Amino acid sequence: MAEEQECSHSCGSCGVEGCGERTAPSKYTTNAASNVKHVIGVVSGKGGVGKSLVTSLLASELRKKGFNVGILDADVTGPSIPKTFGVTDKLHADETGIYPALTDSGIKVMSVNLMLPKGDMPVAWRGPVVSGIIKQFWDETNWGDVDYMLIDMPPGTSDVFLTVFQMLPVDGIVTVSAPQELVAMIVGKAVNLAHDLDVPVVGLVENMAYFKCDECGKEHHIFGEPQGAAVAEKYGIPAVATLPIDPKFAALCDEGKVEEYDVAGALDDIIAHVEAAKREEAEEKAE
Ligand SMILES: Nc1ncnc2c1ncn2[C@@H]1O[C@H](COP(=O)(O)OP(=O)(O)OP(=O)(O)O)[C@@H](O)[C@H]1O
Repeated sequence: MAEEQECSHSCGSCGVEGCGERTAPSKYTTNAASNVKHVIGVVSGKGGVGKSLVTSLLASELRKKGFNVGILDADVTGPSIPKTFGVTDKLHADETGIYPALTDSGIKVMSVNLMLPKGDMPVAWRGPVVSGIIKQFWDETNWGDVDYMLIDMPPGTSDVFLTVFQMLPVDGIVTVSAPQELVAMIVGKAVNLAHDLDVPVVGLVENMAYFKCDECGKEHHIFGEPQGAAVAEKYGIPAVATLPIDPKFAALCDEGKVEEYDVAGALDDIIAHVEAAKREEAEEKAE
């Protein structure tokens, strides 16, 4: 047991002889009221690059296409999803499980912030407690039918990252970066860890890639030249998207109206890859 707890299950970087022959812990399962078809983790190596914004925008775009969408806010100590969607209702439960909150367009949301008496209450919990919360969000929630479950990960590659990727059936990753070299390097760490954990990276979103001037219409690269395409090529990521620095993002997130933002097709390529992966998975299961 002790050995099992100490193991990172990141076999590519472990180096302990014979370790990989040990049995990995079995994944958490959802309850009888839930049918979750495809799970995407949204990750960033570094905080504040717009991971929660990208989770919210991807969820909104998938919902606009008519899918049932859920968001599991695994950023337990820094949850921001309820605020970006303006969801304030407290959670309730019955014998079938805890019901997720619903956004205006019907996206299902589970987040620690929906359980706290006040939104500004700090959450300073140790890793095992946080992992327990994520388990509860997964297997004690009445998710109903969900075509796409997006998991908003905490930044970095902490033990929560390992819990999610080892214990939940994550089908793919969308990674978020901003155009600084350091961030690109940190994205590389997250991507390599994902490869070690055998989860494909389906897309890279380069956020804050440029600012379009209202007056001259020119695109300015405030944080340096975009590197998304180069980073994606280096790590074999099939789809890349760029999002501008847009004060409207911050304003709509603050107002809880992120669903109203029109990404003007910027995420279409990534969404097409996510949909294709889900189709392939369904075909494999049917065989
Ligand atoms: N492209 C953008 N243009 C303008 N503001 C943005 C953009 N992307 C993110 N922001 C703003 O930056 C702040 C941080 O974004 P967000 O919470 O999505 O980052 P994060 O990576 O999830 O952060 P954390 O690591 O704390 O979870 C938010 O206020 C958001 O509205």
